[in-house]
Amino acid sequence: MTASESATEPTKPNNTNTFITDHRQVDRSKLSQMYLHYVETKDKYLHAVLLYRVGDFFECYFQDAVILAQELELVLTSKQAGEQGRVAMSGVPHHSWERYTTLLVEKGFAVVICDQVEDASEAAGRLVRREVTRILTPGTLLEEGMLKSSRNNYLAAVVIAANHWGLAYADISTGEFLTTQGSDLEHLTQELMRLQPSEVLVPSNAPDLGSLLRPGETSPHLPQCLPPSFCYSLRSQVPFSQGEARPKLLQKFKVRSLEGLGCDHLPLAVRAAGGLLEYVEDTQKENPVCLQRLRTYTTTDYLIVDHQTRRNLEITQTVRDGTFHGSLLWALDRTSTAMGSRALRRWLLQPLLDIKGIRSRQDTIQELIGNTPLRQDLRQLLRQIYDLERLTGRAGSGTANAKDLAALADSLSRLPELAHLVADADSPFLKALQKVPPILSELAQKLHVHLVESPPIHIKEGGLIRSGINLQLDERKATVEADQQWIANLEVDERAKTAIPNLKVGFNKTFGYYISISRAKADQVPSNYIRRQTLTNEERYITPELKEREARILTARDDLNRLEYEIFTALREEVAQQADVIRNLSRAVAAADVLCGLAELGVQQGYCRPEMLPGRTIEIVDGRHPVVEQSLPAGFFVPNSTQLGEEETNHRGTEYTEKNEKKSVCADLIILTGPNASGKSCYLRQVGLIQLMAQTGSFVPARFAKLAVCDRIFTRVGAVDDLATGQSTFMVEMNETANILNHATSRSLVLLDEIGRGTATFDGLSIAWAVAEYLAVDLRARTIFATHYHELNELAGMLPNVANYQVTVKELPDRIIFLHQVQPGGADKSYGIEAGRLAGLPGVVIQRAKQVMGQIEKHSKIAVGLQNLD
Ligand SMILES: Nc1ncnc2c1ncn2[C@@H]1O[C@H](COP(=O)(O)OP(=O)(O)OP(=O)(O)O)[C@@H](O)[C@H]1O
Repeated sequence: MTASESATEPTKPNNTNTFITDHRQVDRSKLSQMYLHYVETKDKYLHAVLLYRVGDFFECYFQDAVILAQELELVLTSKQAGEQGRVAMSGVPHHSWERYTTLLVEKGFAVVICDQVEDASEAAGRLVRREVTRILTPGTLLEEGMLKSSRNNYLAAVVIAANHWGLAYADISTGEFLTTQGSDLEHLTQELMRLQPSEVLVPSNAPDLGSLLRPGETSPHLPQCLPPSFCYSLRSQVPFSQGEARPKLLQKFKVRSLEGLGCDHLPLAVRAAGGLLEYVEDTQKENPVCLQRLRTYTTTDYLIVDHQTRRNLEITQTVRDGTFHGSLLWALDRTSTAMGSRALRRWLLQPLLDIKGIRSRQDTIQELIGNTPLRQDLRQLLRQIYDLERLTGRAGSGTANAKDLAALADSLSRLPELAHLVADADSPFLKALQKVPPILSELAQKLHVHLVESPPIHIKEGGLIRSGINLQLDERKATVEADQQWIANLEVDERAKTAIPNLKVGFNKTFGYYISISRAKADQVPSNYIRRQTLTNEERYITPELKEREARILTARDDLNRLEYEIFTALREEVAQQADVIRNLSRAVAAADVLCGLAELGVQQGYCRPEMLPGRTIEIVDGRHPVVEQSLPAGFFVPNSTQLGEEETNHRGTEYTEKNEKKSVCADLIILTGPNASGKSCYLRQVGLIQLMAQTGSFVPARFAKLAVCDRIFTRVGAVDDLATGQSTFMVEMNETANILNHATSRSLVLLDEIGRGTATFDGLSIAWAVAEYLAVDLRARTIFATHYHELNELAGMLPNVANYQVTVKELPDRIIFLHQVQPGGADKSYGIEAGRLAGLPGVVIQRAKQVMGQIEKHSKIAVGLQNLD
């Protein structure tokens, strides 16, 4: 930094008329050297906020200064930029850049860090060398303070060609990197909704490439199937082309063909992954990108839970206020590590179809439930393991500090203990922990031997490495210590020599070491003292010998710090080289943690192991809602059973016409009636959640459960107006219903909570009837249909695979008591008027309502036959 660079005189704040706020308007020939470099850098990053290091600050100029000041509520001031005059300026202290950058990124800005890459002293009067060292965007964060420990931070890339699509995603903080391809754009939308990426890359031929569209911002260059709730980066098409993407992946993963990565035959998946990789490399600049080997997956390998269902079943957040508290994840998470917590979230959002996979998770839970000491010891030990995935990520990308490596070493040294603990275990996920590659123990040992007990955060200021590690380092330390001791003794010696009792030796950044004497004693100062500074009460001196020592100390300390830094970065590099080994084991630790947490939960809450089967059976005895149960005092939740879906044998054709066969056939469709607030919605969701938990591998809240694996779970629950897309309540409801009827199969589970209430009663009832009939007869999807249309109970008399259930209440003369018990049979009343009375509707209105109801009941007798079967 030169003297002119640091001239920061605040002018009238917020008066943007007095200074320039657009870097494109300046006459560049009139700019001083540093500002010229700034605007040239800014030209390359028009769509990001450029933070430019000047001494102890990161400064922003022109339009970025205005953004910084506005968004972070900082003072907008100005600075002289050569002959050009004053330009807008705002800045933040360099040591707090992470905090301010986090806020900007959270608000949807990309931030470019242009740092000083040499010391001001090295520049010796010329302009300090500065380079862009990092580009931070919502999807490319690594810093601990910018990430949420319990969830992944995904960067996604999509490539769309007609109706086909490729999707790649990565969490660069954990190294996870996956790609897939599909042929229905609806599935792409669903995958993005599952992943909730922080940023999505879209190749485009838009003129403003590089721009970051913040959530809700639209662009004609954004394909319509992409949900508006994400941040999108419009990128050049080039890195997403087959010609660029394929070699990029081959080179990155050092393979000759993409066959080993599983995506050789998936050109769109390859293009998305290649484009994503290029972006990550571009944004990380000098930091190497530490991604795991690319994995290819297929969306059809997992239970399909669309966004609507995920929302309705409140898997990761509640519908009412979007909070984590009250969600399924909240109720199930008993993990001990951040890695486990993230893995549980991923598992719940992507349940399995493969029975073998489900059973091996169940086996592990079962073993841990059966062995309490093992479970407790495991949980205890897991709590001592830090976020190995992210620590390794930071080591790999060269951003880890010494504290990170110390935490990593501590965690690595727990792994052999973990292996010892599970040495006799039989279940697959515990066996995976039994072998720790010796290289990891050696690495932990090395880190412990090299790093001091509790190292500082800064890695360039020494104090990181223990003595006895490096001869050169020890020699320099000894020199510095001897000289420091000499200075420490100086005070005592000089006091004795001069007989000035209050003589002190001090240090400041400007003058270095000095001898301070009160002014009253100035006449007693020896002749070899050279005066340097006069203050009100004291005089400050130096001596040639003191300066000589000081020069030696400073040089030796610089050397010392540099040497320590070199040893540290070599250690970090060693960790980076083992990144894959560490991460493989971290994944196993995370999975074991999830299962150990689920075992603990199973014990606490009395869950059972569901028997998982092929076919269509859903049999739950005394099932409970996993979240509501935990929100009520123990024993208050009323368990309810469910029996749905029969094997596919002998169930077509004649049964429908032979009325006496009805009783022997297990229902595919349950019509569920009951008064308001009796527990219909709760029951419906309980069945969906139990099925989803079972396919995640978890035990379930029930006394007994036998569950066939579902291909999809659909829900349709009381809609609200979708103002964003201008759809009415009824249209949202119809769209959702249409989606279900068009996609459900006999292996799906469909949960309908009211249909047809958003329109005229008879229209609504007619639609509800037709939908129920279609589900039971044409699709034979296992369905629970909660409704206040009691007329639908008549379907059970016509179709053998339809059954009526009701949630019961006890009627007392003056009130009703909710029993929350689901029993066979249809409810004959809704008690809606009773609910109105309880809510305080005026007595006359209640009276009149009863009269009107009596009239309607007398006149509207419904008589419907079955479509093809009457
Ligand atoms: N099995 C149960 N045991 C104990 N409490 C329950 C049970 N089921 C539901 N509840 C309680 O009853 C409340 C109302 O339940 P729910 O919302 O499911 O009623 P509903 O029948 O769907 O009402 P509406 O028809 O008005 O939508 C829930 O908030 C819950 O606290």
